[in-house]
Amino acid sequence: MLIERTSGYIVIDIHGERQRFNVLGLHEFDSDRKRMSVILGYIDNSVKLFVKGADTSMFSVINKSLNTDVIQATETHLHDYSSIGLRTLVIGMRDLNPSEFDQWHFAFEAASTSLIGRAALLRKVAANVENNLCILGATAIEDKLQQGVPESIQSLRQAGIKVWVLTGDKQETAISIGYSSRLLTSGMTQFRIKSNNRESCRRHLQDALLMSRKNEVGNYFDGNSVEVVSTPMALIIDGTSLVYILDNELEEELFELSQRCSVVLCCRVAPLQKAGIVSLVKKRTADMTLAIGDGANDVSMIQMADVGVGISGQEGRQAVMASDFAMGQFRFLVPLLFIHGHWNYQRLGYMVLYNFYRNAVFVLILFWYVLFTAFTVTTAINEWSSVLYSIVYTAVPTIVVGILDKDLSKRTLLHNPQLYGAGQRQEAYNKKLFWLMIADTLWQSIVVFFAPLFAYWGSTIDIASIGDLWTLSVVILVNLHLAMDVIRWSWITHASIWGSIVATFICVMIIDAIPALHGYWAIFDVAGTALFWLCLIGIQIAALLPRFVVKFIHQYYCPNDIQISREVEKFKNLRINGNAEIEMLHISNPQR
Ligand SMILES: Nc1ncnc2c1ncn2[C@@H]1O[C@H](COP(=O)(O)OP(=O)(O)OP(=O)(O)O)[C@@H](O)[C@H]1O
Ligand SMILES: [Mg+2]
Repeated sequence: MLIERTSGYIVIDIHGERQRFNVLGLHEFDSDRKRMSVILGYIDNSVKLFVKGADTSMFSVINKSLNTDVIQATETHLHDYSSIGLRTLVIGMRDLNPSEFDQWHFAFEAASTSLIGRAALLRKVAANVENNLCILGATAIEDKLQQGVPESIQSLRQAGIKVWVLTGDKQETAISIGYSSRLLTSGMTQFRIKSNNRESCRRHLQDALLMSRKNEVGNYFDGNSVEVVSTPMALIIDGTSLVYILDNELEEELFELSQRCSVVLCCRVAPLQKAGIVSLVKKRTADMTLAIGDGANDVSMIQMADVGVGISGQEGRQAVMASDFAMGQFRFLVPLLFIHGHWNYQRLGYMVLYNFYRNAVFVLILFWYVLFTAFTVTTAINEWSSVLYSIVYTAVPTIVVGILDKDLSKRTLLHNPQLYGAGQRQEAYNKKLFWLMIADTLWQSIVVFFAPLFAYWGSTIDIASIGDLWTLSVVILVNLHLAMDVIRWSWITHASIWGSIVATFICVMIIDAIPALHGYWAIFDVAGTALFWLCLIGIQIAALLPRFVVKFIHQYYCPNDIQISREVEKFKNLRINGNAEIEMLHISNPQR
């Protein structure tokens, strides 16, 4: 029983008898060596080195000729423990005679006071002394999964996200944890690649690839469609094999195999290998990668991925400091992606389109006017209104809707992970939407410009009056356009949209009430006529009609998942127990 531990000594209670040991040296753990050691001085002046670490790393420094029966027993224990998901450590020790100790002490002092390359020197000192060990045995502890991990992984996979697990742990432990986290299921075909030489590694990989191809070719013909029936596959590979594969230009095969598998589990991987695997995926696909981890050994992977998430927990703060998003538990990844990620994507996609439209429609009106003024760039719209258009007349609703609009409620989004597929299919922003928006912008600007032009054709209206009509029409139009697309109205949205229109009227009146400016009193004169108001209303109807019709037809005849869920939400058909299943589209990326 540990009684006291300071940097200088350790006091231990051994069967009621207290003993004190001096700590003479400590070699910290690092994920490449996968072990750590401590050098203890006994009361009788003898010195012993104790080492603990991962089984693979320990068996390479253990003297196999000593205690062969203990080694064998330990190996079976290790297998048993790790098969039930326990984390194992192997412990070994060795006596250091005075000359060995002096040698070590000298090297250790020199290394730990060195100014350049201290870590590498210390590692070398550790490697020199940690050898020829006598095995003591193994320990096993339960490494509990955090709350909600299996459910989160299941949701992620339902959302079409490929989940890869990269762990420093032993293969058996990793597989057992894979089962308990519902990553692996009993119906899966598993390919295990674990070998310690190049040739067998290559053979294993190629066999697995052949098998996986065969598995996928299980096509059959049912009535009118050919369906691919294949059992889900899982690839389980260990760090050593990974090194051989990546060294041997078998990257291509590995990538193909991993693409076919729905789950990839890499065990005993070193921190840099984790980053290497992320970069492999990044390099070969257009997919976005997200890395989530909690320890210092996940830092390089978190930095390599497109999105890095750090879990702050017992393993220190390195992962959190290297990450883009930090969270307390793994399960918070689900709301981060499915709620905030979804909302953000929808808003951002819409706002990009809307802002193109908002500016283009105004500039196009100015442009049409140029065609009627012999290409002199005079403008009918008052200079003040041109300036205020972007910063007062239409700015606030853009910001408010861009921040506050929510297409679906949190509950619906969490309940149907498939809704996340909208982003993977690029539904909110794509080429088709862009060109549709451009066509719509053209139409709207033509209506705004030409309707008053023809309405007042042959009359004696002046530039300033018709300019005011254009200004007011376009501002009302872009705000109504936005209002048509707002999904969740709040008082802030109402205030900003309708307030902007009112503010525009007030601004135009103020500008026209300043005698020094060109077009003095224009709005007050023109607004007294019925034609003015008729134009203003007619423009809105004509300009928004095509958009309204297309939107209606699309939502009525070929609605997407989001629109269907919104309808379900609106009519409250969604039971809390989730009886109302919505049939969702398959998640696939149209770009590939
Ligand atoms: N403090 C330690 N002392 C000795 N050995 C350790 C220590 N920490 C970890 N190990 C051994 O080194 C191995 C690799 O550790 P590493 O931190 O790279 O990954 P991990 O913690 O096992 O897994 P994960 O990548 O899931 O965090 C562990 O599986 C364990 O056997
Ligand atoms: Mg760890």
